[in-house]
Amino acid sequence: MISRAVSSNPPRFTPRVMLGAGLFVLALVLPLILPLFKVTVMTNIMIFAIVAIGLVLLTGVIGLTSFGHAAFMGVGAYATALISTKYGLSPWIGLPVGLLATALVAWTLGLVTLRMSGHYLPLATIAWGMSLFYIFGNTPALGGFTGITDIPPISIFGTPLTSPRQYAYLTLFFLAIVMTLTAFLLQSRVGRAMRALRGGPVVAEAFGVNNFRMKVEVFVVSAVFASLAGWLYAHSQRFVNPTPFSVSEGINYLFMAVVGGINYILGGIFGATLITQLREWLQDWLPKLLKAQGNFETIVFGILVILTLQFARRGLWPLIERFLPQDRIRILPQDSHLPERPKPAPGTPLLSVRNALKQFGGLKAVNDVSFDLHAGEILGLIGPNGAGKSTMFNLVTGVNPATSGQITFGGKEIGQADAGTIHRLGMARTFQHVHLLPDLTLLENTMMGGYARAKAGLFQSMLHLERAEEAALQHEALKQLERVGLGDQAFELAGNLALGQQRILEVARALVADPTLLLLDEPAAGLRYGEKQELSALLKRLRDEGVTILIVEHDMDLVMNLVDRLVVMNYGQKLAEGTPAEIRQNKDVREAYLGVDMTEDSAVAGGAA
Ligand SMILES: Nc1ncnc2c1ncn2[C@@H]1O[C@H](COP(=O)(O)OP(=O)(O)OP(=O)(O)O)[C@@H](O)[C@H]1O
Repeated sequence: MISRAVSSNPPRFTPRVMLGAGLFVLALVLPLILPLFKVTVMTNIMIFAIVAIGLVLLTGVIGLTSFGHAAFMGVGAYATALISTKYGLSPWIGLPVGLLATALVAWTLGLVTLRMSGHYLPLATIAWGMSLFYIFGNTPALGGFTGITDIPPISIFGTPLTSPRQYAYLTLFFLAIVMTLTAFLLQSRVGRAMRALRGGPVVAEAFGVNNFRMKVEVFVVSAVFASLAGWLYAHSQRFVNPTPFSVSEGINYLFMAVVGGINYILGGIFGATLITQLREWLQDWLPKLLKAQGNFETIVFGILVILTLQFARRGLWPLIERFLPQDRIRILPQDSHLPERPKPAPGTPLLSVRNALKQFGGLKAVNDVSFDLHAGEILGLIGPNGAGKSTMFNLVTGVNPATSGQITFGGKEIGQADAGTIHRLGMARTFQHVHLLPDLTLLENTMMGGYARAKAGLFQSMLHLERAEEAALQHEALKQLERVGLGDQAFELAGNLALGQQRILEVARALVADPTLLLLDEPAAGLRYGEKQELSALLKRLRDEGVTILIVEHDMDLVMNLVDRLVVMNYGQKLAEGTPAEIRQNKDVREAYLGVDMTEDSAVAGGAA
């Protein structure tokens, strides 16, 4: 992954930084020493790598597949070709015009297609790729399928870059910019949210991420990268026609990113190098070997992709990456603090559920349920399997809207509000099935909880202008990790933790949101006895610190020893409500929990499960 581990105050010149610097110096030297033909190949590789890095962001990081990015490259290429030939303007005017035109096209297409999920989006990308290809080919002003010729070279300070060696440096300059912007983005609050998005829409939204908006923004950025590549391509070739911007070329860029390593910036570059170089060799050697003419390299590419997906699912770069020394996280000096939420006084009504109903077709999963929760208390929601607890949890957290009834939180009606809005009002949650980013450190995972407390957007993040906020997030996350007892593992990867610690990490992540209400969805599910003890100790500590909690849990022992009050559900309805002592004595509850030990010193793991 693009992720890092592992030290709080690493030296500035880490082995990885030195390696990066070495590669950069090599890239600076190569255009001087390679033969001209090879320099042109190198330039092409760098241009293709810019497109592939855009796909790393779009496909690798947020999980949206696009076959149509060559078409965005075409928009950039045709825009500058038109402006510099027809209107005689400088390519430096063609660049912003092309980028802007592409952003506009991508934004419009994104608004229409990015709500689609599953296979609809990839199909839509093929459709727009084909449409743009035929628009290029059938527009007389763009020269039809013959294209536009005599595109002028790019000039810098009046010097036209006509030599391939000069052009290689210009391309390297832009590739370095794209790499830097992408790396900054991925290390930011927005980058973490992008990765959370890949884990499913529920998780990102639970922390206040506007999933759709984020998808559109990343889509536009990746399209703009492709457009920049198109600008470089047009002025390097000095002519454009529709062929390099077809869907099959779009698939080729996806090949590069997938084979190289779809989650890695360097994977994009590696893939672009490998595929381009391989194509050169295969085009030379295959006709000689097979003693026939044809596009045999396409068949070899097909086989290569299948083999890569079979044996190196994450692409080839991770196989190399394994041997590289890990990057390290730098803890930034803290100048400011995140804004804090005013907390309601203990006993203030916080959450009120009135006659909540949730119907799935004919099934009333939650049927006319009412209860209240006050600031400072811990309320347990229990019930046998299928009682409707998760559905109730989903109504309160905004995962599902209520069919009818009223749910108010902090005096605001939230029965129809989305999860992000409810989170911003002060609710933070954990998940029944742990949702962490295993390739990121505990620190980075915990920082995700503060997404809604910070403001920096995509562009600020790409330019690294969010450092003050990022520092405040880091320090808040470290504080909450200490609070839950994971402080000394802050720089470990979350994927290395046992389940019990992962659940505790989710609690820390939720606490970073500075919630007025913490919701725990079956936090003890799947934990071993010792892990449950640890979790129970933590929750008791939080209770003593005055944290307001709503907990859905099966484990009777944990619940009975933790909560102030209980709401018991059965068959979608509220069966009983009261203190643990009252609930233990309740005849209806005892019947519903037939066979479960509800005595005070019970240590039932899995309770009614
Ligand atoms: N999206 C859905 N569509 C249709 N039926 C659903 C849906 N979600 C839940 N149900 C049904 O609603 C009822 C209550 O389910 P729910 O998951 O809320 O119960 P639960 O008390 O959380 O159970 P468990 O303890 O097993 O998690 C069940 O009969 C379930 O099958």
